[in-house]
Amino acid sequence: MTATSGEGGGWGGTGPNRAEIIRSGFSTPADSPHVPSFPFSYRNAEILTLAYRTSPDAIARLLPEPLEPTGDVVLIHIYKLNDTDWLGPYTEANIMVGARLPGGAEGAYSPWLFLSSSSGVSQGREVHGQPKKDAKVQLRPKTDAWVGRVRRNGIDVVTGTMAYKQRRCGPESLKRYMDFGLNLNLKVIDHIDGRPAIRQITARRFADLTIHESWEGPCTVELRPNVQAPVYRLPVLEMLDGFYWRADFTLVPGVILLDYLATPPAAGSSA
Ligand SMILES: CC(=O)CC(=O)O
Repeated sequence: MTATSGEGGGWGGTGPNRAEIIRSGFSTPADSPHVPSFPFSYRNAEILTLAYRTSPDAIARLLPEPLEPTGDVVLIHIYKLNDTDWLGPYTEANIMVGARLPGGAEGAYSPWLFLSSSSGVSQGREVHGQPKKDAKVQLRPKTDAWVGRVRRNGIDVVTGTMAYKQRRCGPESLKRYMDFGLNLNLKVIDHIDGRPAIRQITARRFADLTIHESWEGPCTVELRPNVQAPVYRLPVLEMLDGFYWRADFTLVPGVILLDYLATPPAAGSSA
């Protein structure tokens, strides 16, 4: 191929050669890759972050060994991503709970993410290892309130509200309930013959984060059961604050914190 994936696809007379195939960032279809390679940037992203308290047992039931919970708060980020390299405009929701590796990194673990972009779903699953599924996600001002929705299988699994721009806050307020900057995920990919290929805890951080505005206020969160989007498994015990913020950021390579297939099980582990 004369051009490589990541440069817009090639239309030359040959298929991809071995060197191109094993290069970092290669994706398929080779002449029109579905998944962007790093880095790719988001401009003018609008985010409604909803915080609520849940039961510690509910969090413990979702965390993969050996992650430990760091609190009882859930964050639901509902993103309206207005201008994204490669992916175009799309919407996304990331549900997070605080977690740490014993003696190691502390961040926010995502049991579910929902997106309107098939490239975004593929990139998240193939590269970050995020448990992404397709869904209809909306963030809109409705007169004097922000309304965020996650809809799957025709069911509004999350509905969140916050008053429209009543109280400004500084960017540090976004971390009031959890420092969610380091996103932890369980990456799971099998070989075609059924052997486990990848079993890892991964971590990533946004780069070049610029926050243009941030607002806070009480929020509401309503969850509806759906087996295909079971956010209801983190029940709302107390609604806390919401935040509306607008930012630019870039997705860059992350790190592998734990490789289950390369590391012998710790004493007391189930394996
Ligand atoms: C915009 C994103 O990249 C959202 C996320 O993965 O948290």
